[in-house]
Amino acid sequence: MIPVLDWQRFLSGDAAGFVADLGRACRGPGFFLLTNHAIPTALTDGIFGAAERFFALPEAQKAPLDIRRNPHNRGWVPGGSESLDAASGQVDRKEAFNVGLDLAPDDPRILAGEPFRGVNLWPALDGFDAACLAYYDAAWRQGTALMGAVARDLGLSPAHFDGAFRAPLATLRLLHYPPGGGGIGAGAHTDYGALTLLATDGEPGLQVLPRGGEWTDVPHLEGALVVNIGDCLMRWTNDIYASTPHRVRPPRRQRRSVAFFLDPDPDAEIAALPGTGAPVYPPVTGAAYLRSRLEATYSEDT
Ligand SMILES: O=C(O)CCC(=O)C(=O)O
Ligand SMILES: [Fe+2]
Repeated sequence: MIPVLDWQRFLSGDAAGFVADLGRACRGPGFFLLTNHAIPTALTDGIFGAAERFFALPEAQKAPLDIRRNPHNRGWVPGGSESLDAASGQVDRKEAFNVGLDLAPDDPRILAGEPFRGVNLWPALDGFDAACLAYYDAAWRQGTALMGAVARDLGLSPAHFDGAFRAPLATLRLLHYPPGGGGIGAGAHTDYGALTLLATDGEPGLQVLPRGGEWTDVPHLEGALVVNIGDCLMRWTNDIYASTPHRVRPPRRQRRSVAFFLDPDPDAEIAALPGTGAPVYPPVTGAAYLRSRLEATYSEDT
């Protein structure tokens, strides 16, 4: 029920076949597994190694990085501090760490006070920042390449989205789910961005709720990415693509995952794409859209 798509098929000769399968996946379950993708195994190993070291740090070393004191959506998300499904009354048991587009402290966009533009926060761990940024760049490249395939599926020029992901509000999020216990690892939610690229360690827990269906486990395929459509791309496609609710059950053993949320540039215009019919939503910028979604997520406890 979750289709498997082979990225090499897109690159080597059968792009049209890949795009047709991609279009079906994006309109149907809104989730697919991507095999033979372009994120090198060494970078994936590196990011999981970095996550291992970060989550093992004593709380006193993580506390100064608390995301609740950061206006740019970066830093440490302590376990029990977020509730992706606030209506359920349950807080998420996951712990996380967010990295954004890496900018120098004197970057004009930071100096101008542009929304979400800020420096990344780093723990005192050798090589941690390099592992995060190398993975970030590779995931960004894979994500924008997928947007080229999305453009083809929608009958647009393959370069249609190129101008919308030049300096994106994309977030890399390391995730740690402690074993056992009750409650929820991550409450039911949809993602906010265009695409999410997720690497997991094989420990089960992630489930999706397809339209008119039941909660279903997402299978693990070694080396494959779990890719899903976010709300921003659903809106951009005038609801042709599906942004599907998902959640993470508390795992039996410790579970780690690495999510890359590809949100567009702050000034990208999210307006019904050509050929998608009468607009369901008014146009909005990438920054305004992300702000509205993050405010809704965090308003419950602030
Ligand atoms: O950890 C996972 O498997 C999924 C996490 C997720 O859905 C999210 O952080 O948005
Ligand atoms: Fe998610």
